[in-house]
Amino acid sequence: MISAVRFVLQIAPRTDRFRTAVVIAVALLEPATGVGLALLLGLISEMATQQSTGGVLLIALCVAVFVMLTQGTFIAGYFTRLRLQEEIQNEVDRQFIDVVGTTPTLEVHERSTRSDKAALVHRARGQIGPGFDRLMWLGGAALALVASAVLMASVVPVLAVLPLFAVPTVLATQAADKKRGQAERRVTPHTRLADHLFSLATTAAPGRETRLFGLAGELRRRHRVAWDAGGQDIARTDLKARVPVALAWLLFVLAYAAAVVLMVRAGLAGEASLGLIVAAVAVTSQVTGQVHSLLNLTYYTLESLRAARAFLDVIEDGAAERSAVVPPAPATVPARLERGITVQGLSFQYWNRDRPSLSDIDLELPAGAVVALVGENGAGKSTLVKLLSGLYRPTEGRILVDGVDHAQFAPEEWRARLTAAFQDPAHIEMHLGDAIGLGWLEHRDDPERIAAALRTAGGERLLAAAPDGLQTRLGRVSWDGKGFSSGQWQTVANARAAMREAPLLRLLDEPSSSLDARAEEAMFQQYADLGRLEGGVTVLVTHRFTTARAADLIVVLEGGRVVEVGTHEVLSRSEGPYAELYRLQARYFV
Ligand SMILES: Nc1ncnc2c1ncn2[C@@H]1O[C@H](COP(=O)(O)OP(=O)(O)OP(=O)(O)O)[C@@H](O)[C@H]1O
Repeated sequence: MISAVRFVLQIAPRTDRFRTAVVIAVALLEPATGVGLALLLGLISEMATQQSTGGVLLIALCVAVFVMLTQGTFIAGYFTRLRLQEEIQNEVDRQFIDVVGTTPTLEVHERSTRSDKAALVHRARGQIGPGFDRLMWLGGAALALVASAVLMASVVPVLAVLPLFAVPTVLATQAADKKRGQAERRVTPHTRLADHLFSLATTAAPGRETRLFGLAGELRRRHRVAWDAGGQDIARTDLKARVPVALAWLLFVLAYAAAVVLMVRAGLAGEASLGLIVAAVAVTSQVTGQVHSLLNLTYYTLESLRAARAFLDVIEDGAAERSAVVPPAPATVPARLERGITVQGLSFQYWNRDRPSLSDIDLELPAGAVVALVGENGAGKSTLVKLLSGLYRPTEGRILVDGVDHAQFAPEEWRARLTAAFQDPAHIEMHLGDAIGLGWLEHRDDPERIAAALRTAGGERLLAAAPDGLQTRLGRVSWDGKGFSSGQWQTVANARAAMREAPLLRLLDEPSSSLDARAEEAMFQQYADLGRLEGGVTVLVTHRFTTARAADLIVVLEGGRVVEVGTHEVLSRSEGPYAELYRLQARYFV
């Protein structure tokens, strides 16, 4: 937690010094109002007993000014506080984008020990923004309680210890919250499932199927089961943890009652001036309120600190991954592929699986070659594509680029020299030109390059139908842009993948699954010609053997292993799985 407190304290002044100063001033002043008023009340009583009308009027004026000042500061500071919270929240969001968006591999999304933390931050990150404000108000509330105790102690010295009786309540609340935090982490798999079900039921993409199959009720039921499974654990933990909180409160209430009795006794015995006794009694009446807000603020501050802790965990995991993946002295990525890419003894096992998804893969992918990866669903094609791009770290084996292990490259350098298109591409809701140009950031504003990329992807008709050409707004989720079919989104993604000139590796993982066979073949031909011309390796994953047939090399995967490698001519005559599957498809399509 100490690191979370440090983070919260540091991020505010780094984000906005001026507003931070205002928030500190307001947070310390406002809780002091009660004590200040009690003191002024005491002074008025003193003046009244001395029958000083002028004195009473002067103090009354001071009360008015004091109230105006403290309330004015509070009201004026209110929007400053909100603004600072928003600024911090935005800063945290940007840092989160930096961290999650730049981790070299996909583990932050897919490895549950990490994705659970990231999911927690997703859900709770709104708590980090107000963290600084809450911490300052907690400090202000603690100071107000101490000031009250000092005032009471000036009448009955032993009352100086009254705030100490609030300590167990704070500690018990803290312990209860810690247990709640642990329970929340424990039930993350349930909450993650509940979140998924919620998205399924309420977001656009699954909307068709959820309606057609009438799934709302079923999703709601499952959502409830998932929430209850987690919620019951949290409720049980809460119940147990709140018993010490109740006992601590009981102790405080008893001490408080004793304090009131002692104060009244001191007053009756004439042991202090009337003014002091009035001030002390006035402040005594505020003490329970002060302890209450101390506890409330402790609760909310801890919530912020827990979210900050989860955020720091994600950052630390990202840094640990970086230091494990990024070599201290990276090798230079070749400007041009001379020999090709060699896969040696490559195996990969997903973190939550008990068997490898790829085993002992050995492959030679020569420079300039077009390689088709084929195989049944789940054979391991996409996994191999992700390993080639460096999105996963091999469990065993290595991938050599002209003889250099690609783990020796800085991940960004390697990525900068490859390009990829996937079956389920990101729907980047921007202007058409931007959504394509992002495929090569350095040339994102080059309309000729973008137009050429669109041509390679067979997107001429798409461009002609776009009402504002490359300036057409795409998508309907983030703005009221043009709605696209999945085939059109795929064409945009394929054009994005055609932006980069002479990549060393072109990865096309079923980028044409929404296109018809003829369009797929035409598109594939374009990429293949480019690949052969520019000299990189082109890897195409496809289920259409008519497309695969035109590749220079066909790799057949089965159960995570390579079972056949060769040209169409050789494999189609070999009576192996390729020939069998090819004949099966040819019967219908050729
Ligand atoms: N993120 C993941 N976590 C755990 N297992 C996974 C993950 N992704 C894939 N797998 C498993 O790894 C194996 C290979 O999957 P992969 O997606 O590579 O197959 P594929 O050949 O591309 O299949 P398809 O033709 O259906 O796209 C499958 O058994 C799959 O269940």
